[in-house]
Amino acid sequence: MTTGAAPVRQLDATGVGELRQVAEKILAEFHTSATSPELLARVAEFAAELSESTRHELRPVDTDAGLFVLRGLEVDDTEIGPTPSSWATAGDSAAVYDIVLLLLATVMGNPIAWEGQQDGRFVHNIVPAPGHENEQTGASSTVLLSPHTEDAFHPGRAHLLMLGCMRNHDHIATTAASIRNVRLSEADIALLTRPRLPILPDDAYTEAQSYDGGQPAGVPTLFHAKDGLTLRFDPAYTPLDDATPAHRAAYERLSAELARVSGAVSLSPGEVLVVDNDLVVHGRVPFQARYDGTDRWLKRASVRVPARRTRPLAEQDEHGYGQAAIEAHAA
Ligand SMILES: O=C(O)CCC(=O)C(=O)O
Ligand SMILES: [Fe+2]
Repeated sequence: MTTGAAPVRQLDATGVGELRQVAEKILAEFHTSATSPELLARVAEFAAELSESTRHELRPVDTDAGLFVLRGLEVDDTEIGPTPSSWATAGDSAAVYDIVLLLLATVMGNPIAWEGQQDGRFVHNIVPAPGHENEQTGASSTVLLSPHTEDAFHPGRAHLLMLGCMRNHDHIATTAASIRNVRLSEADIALLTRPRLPILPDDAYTEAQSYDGGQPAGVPTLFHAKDGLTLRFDPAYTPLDDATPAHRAAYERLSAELARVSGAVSLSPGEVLVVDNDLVVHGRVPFQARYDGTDRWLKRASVRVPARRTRPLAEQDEHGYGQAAIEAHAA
């Protein structure tokens, strides 16, 4: 695993100032970052007026690394208050950054929320939570959060994932590995582009896990998009025991390659990691939670990019385990 190789994009002083100012204005009007159609309309209105230089820094991911770190936002460690003890108690903690993230997400595409996750909020709080240490979700800590595509089980999943750092005293790294850096044989690629294995809903979606829609359909792990391979990968929720030995071996070689090319990004307060969810799988290293109000704290937004052609058309027929992604802005 390598460190520090992520491409960096720097917001200028104008960009930082306007984002902060606009977010505070929206918060003053609505007194919460919980989204209503009115708040989302205001976000869209202001996002459209952000400066050309801010928009330029928010252009699509444009390297094989499949990600970038946006720098410049300021986060005052005292002002944001203590790290919430779980997403469920986070409420409007550091709400101004929920709005900043929504503005950034709206420039990059269309933010999405899930009814079944974090009360349908568009910006999630990622904090370690007591009792969840060993899960494969963002609330875990002592285990390695294995590399995964975000919301891999669902055809409405994000094209882009944004992780904004509020606090990270122990420099705990997010991991990221791009399919564009992987070396695989043609035979392995051919096997993994076949729709053989389903991806089941993860532990953040308890309702979807009890969905009874019959046998879940197999989906391809790899896909040949116009500009190269894309992937849909979540081994923790893929029933690999059902695969043929040859298929399983190819999947394991892909896992090993992703581990080989994986990088670590330790975010500092104010930095926003933007990950292309079709090119890159992300995870997190294990750590010891503090549970004293000073824990690592990220804010997460998921974004769809209209008319992107990075996935098989057959995804349109998937049931998505009864879950629906709610888009912030009308198409
Ligand atoms: O904690 C992290 O760095 C990443 C967690 C994660 O997988 C996510 O928020 O989707
Ligand atoms: Fe994730």
